[in-house]
Amino acid sequence: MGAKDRRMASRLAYHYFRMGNAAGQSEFPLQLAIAEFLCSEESTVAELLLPALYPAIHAPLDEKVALLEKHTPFRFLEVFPLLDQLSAGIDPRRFVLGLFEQPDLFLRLRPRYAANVIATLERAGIDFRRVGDFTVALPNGTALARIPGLAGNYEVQDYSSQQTGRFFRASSGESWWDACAGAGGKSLLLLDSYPGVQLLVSDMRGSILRNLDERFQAAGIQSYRQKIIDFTKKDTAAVLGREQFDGIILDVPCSGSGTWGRTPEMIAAFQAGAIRRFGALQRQIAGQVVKHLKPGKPLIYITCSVFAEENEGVVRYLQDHHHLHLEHMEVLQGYHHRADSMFAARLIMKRL
Ligand SMILES: C[S@@+](CC[C@H](N)C(=O)[O-])C[C@H]1O[C@@H](n2cnc3c(N)ncnc32)[C@H](O)[C@@H]1O
Repeated sequence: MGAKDRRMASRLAYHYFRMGNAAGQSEFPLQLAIAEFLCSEESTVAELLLPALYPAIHAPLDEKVALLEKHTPFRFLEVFPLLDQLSAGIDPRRFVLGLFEQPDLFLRLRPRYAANVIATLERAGIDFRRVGDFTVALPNGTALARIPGLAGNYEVQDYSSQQTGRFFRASSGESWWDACAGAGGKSLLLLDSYPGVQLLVSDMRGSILRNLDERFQAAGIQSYRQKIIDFTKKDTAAVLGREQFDGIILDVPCSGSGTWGRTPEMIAAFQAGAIRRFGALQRQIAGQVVKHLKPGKPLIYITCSVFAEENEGVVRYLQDHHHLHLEHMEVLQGYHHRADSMFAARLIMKRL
């Protein structure tokens, strides 16, 4: 295929998956036409197979959904499985409508370079939207690497992920642990806001920690400690002894259901039993980590899931079994910002 064909095939596949389980009983070409009508503003497939509806392809999503429900086998409530398992703060209708659009690409600008990034994007004629002092949104596929003068001035980080930084509230000189650090997105957010923090990063995967090292190097961060820890294999005391931290970030492995707007193939493929398995893993990891939290200090629990069992369920477990009290928890509703949806909670270790 040529580049244009590949783009078309990719677009059809993405739109098809965005429909999740809805219209699963129809013939495949009709499913594609429904998906195209729903997710785009121009489509030869929809024009051919849904000629009566096609004039409404520019209508708001709510109207397109109503038309499809009236005239085709498409059923809105069948798009997303497990609507009954959503966290309390998720608006089910807005959330499902959000799945029909690809979220934007978000940048977090390093505070001291923000003005340079904005000026460079403007000079390069890039179409972008400012979402906050240090956040910009761009259409997906914007080729940032080709623009000179930007490297090291920003991080690619989803809007909701950036919002989790509001929960940190660290102080200079404190010692913090990012216990599921991955490639370091939350660690970089922490250190950009609180450069005086002493940081330990850990993850079960050495390979992802090498990515973290590269990102830290590009950001000019040299002073941090790193360990490989798998919370299902070892008691953390074997690696950390009795070390206690002033703050712990715990961005746990999860279903990723808040990010399915970017990976819509997951909508129909996801198995309900996985929620229970993730919940059990999250409780196990959290139970190990909090042994290293000083009394009066915060655990920042984060997921990119929209399921209650992975969110409020784990918070309740920590309150009931591990002497933590809940200061604040919030579902970060990405669908208001063309972003992912996430969950964050700030829990404080009780003083004995
Ligand atoms: C949501 S990702 C972390 C993303 C990262 N905090 C960021 O902002 O870029 C979860 C991480 O948990 C790690 N993980 C999964 N199971 C684990 C386990 N049993 N012990 C330790 N880390 C684990 C994964 O390797 C993954 O990097």
